[in-house]
Amino acid sequence: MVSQIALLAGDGIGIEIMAEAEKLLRALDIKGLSLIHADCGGTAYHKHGHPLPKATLDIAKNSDAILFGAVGDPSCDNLDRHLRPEQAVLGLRSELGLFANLRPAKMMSGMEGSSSLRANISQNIDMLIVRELNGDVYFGEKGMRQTDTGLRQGYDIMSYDEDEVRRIAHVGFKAAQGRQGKLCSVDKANVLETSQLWRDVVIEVAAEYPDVELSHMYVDNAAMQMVKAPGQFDVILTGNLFGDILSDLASMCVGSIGLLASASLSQGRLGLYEPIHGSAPDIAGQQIANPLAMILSTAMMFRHSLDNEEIAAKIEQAVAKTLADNILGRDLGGLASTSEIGDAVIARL
Ligand SMILES: NC(=O)C1=CN([C@@H]2O[C@H](COP(=O)(O)OP(=O)(O)OC[C@H]3O[C@@H](n4cnc5c(N)ncnc54)[C@H](O)[C@@H]3O)[C@@H](O)[C@H]2O)C=CC1
Ligand SMILES: CC(C)CC(=O)C(=O)O
Ligand SMILES: [Mg+2]
Repeated sequence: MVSQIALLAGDGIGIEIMAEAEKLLRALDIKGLSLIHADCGGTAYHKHGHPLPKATLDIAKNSDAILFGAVGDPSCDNLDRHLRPEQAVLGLRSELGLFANLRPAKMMSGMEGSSSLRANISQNIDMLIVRELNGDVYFGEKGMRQTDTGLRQGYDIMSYDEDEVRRIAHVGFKAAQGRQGKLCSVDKANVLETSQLWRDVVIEVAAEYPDVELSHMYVDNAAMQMVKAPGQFDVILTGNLFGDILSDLASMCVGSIGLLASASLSQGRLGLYEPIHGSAPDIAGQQIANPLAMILSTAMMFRHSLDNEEIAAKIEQAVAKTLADNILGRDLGGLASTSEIGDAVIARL
């Protein structure tokens, strides 16, 4: 059987880290894997006038999985919102129904010193953030208007319906069943109606998972607890906005944003796999980006879309050995370049 993988490098360091993922896929030399490149983000806007051209969307739809680098280009920051690079990833998430975003954050052995937290606090971190990805303020009605008194006013509507909450809650509870059996639902139900519905529906769904221990936490407290005692978390279930923010926070608890991978899953087999970080314009083009989040996202692709746990584990072990051998990028206090890190992983497969 042939599996088609779409490679969407995007912008900035997306291009450099995707080169390492592609090198790894070619080194693995797996039969029946075909790779196809497509433009997206600012790169696609400059070439084709749109951040997510129809040709790219068609390639994504016709693939078994999508590897995605990152999008974002400061030269596009003043374009109309629908033409900005970020619309590429938002468009793929909504067009492909990628509603479940899994963002694991685990302390790798020997990396405690790289965490922004003291080693005794960071040593036991092993959490999975399950973030809803198709709703919330990101996809609600938004715009700019004028108030009655003539002031400019921006607005973004936050909303979830109960079906949206229910389907992501099931993903969270099932994930907890396969881990330590604990799920913490993070919301802001003390202030937001959207969150009250979220909490009510999560409690309803919990009745189907009596083996999972459910707790609830307000998002402000969750941010504090993640720094104070991150080892308490197993699965964190949360909405699009809170999950976006908390996952960047979680990344520094385990050492670097350059280490955090993600899977964005639909109801079927198709998934999009990307690091949680962006295009990092401040370091783009210098070969100093850490490609490990991209490489670990590739491992997640083998696990979730290609049903190949063996290759997923092989990649993850090679990454762990690379780190254990002290081959570190600048984000982790080392000097290895992007391609040296990619080569080191391949050498340890
Ligand atoms: N999924 C996506 O494509 C995302 C795109 N973005 C976009 O990326 C652009 C830049 O956004 P920022 O807020 O600066 O976030 P960012 O994640 O691109 O960068 C934040 C900081 O982390 C560093 N960093 C990120 N990835 C790294 C890596 N692999 N190795 C070493 N250091 C790394 C950067 O150098 C920067 O100092 C914006 O246009 C933003 O909209 C942001 C997040 C996600
Ligand atoms: C659209 C992206 C820029 C949102 C984001 O930061 C993320 O998904 O991590
Ligand atoms: Mg983000």
